[in-house]
Amino acid sequence: MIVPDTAEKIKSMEIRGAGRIGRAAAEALRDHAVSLSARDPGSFRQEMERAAAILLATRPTAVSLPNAVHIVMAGLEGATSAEAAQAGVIRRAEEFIRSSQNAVEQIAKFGASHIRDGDTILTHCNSEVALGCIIEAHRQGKEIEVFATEVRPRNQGLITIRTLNDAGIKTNFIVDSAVRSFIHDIDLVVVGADAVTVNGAVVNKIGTAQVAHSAREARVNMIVAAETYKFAPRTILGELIRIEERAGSEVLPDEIARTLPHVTVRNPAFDVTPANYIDLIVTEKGAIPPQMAYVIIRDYLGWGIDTFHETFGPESPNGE
Ligand SMILES: O=C(COP(=O)(O)O)[C@H](O)[C@H](O)COP(=O)(O)O
Repeated sequence: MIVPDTAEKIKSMEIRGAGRIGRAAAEALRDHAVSLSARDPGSFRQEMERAAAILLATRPTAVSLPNAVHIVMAGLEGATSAEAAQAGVIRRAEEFIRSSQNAVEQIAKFGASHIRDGDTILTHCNSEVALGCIIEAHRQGKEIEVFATEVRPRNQGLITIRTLNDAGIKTNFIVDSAVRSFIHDIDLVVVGADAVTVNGAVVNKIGTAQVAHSAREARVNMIVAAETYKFAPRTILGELIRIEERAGSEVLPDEIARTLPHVTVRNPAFDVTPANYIDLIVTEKGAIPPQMAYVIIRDYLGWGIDTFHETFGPESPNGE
């Protein structure tokens, strides 16, 4: 039951945020592997692939999910027995979870070094790694103040302000549309990412692109905190990141929507900020200009243009 259970929690956003989604998927695959009693590697693989497909179908945008699944499923490669396949998956899952946790800590350190004493920081949505940078800067004794947005329609900003409050950081809570009004009080924007494309564009919570636009107009620097497994290998071949569109009822209650037959509610959950709006992407391997995204995909995720063609064949840019 662990896989359908985790899948449901990801779908309903009980588990949310790209990093947590990736780790939850790895844990679910590991626990599924432990529970399987397949006798041969072929049927073990089939069972694992079924489980992976259920997890992959939950939310389409956070690339941490397919990357985590790909990394864990690579544990099946070369296994000549069901036991070896099981051990491979468990080992890969545990490695992924550990390295993801280490990445969060490492990024906090690198990110904090870009935050100066006295800075006022704006953050949007609830990002574990973006908050990690801010909290680490505060822990180092830097006097900082934060503006956090509400994040309509799911109000992830509430989670953010609770975390900042618990850390004892002076925080201002604003509606999303107040960003431009306050942008001249801001020294630095720090956000997370659901996906980073090969050309350095960042996909993150809806509204991030507007924040970036205001920041650029006001000449305020913007940094993105993102583990390397948020980088999207398939964008090498031109595949676009799918932007999840969620139920209109998250924005407008059904009982009101029913009275407005000519109104359609649109509710995209993410948007795309172009690379030239972003000053730095802070990964666990170091901070890079967004234009260097391909290097992360090639050198740290192991996907070059050639490996793609070898694995999926040249005819399929979607790798399908
Ligand atoms: O956009 C969101 C969450 O969207 P949702 O709430 O719809 O999942 C976060 O900014 C990124 O996932 C990064 O988060 P993290 O740094 O925690 O991975």
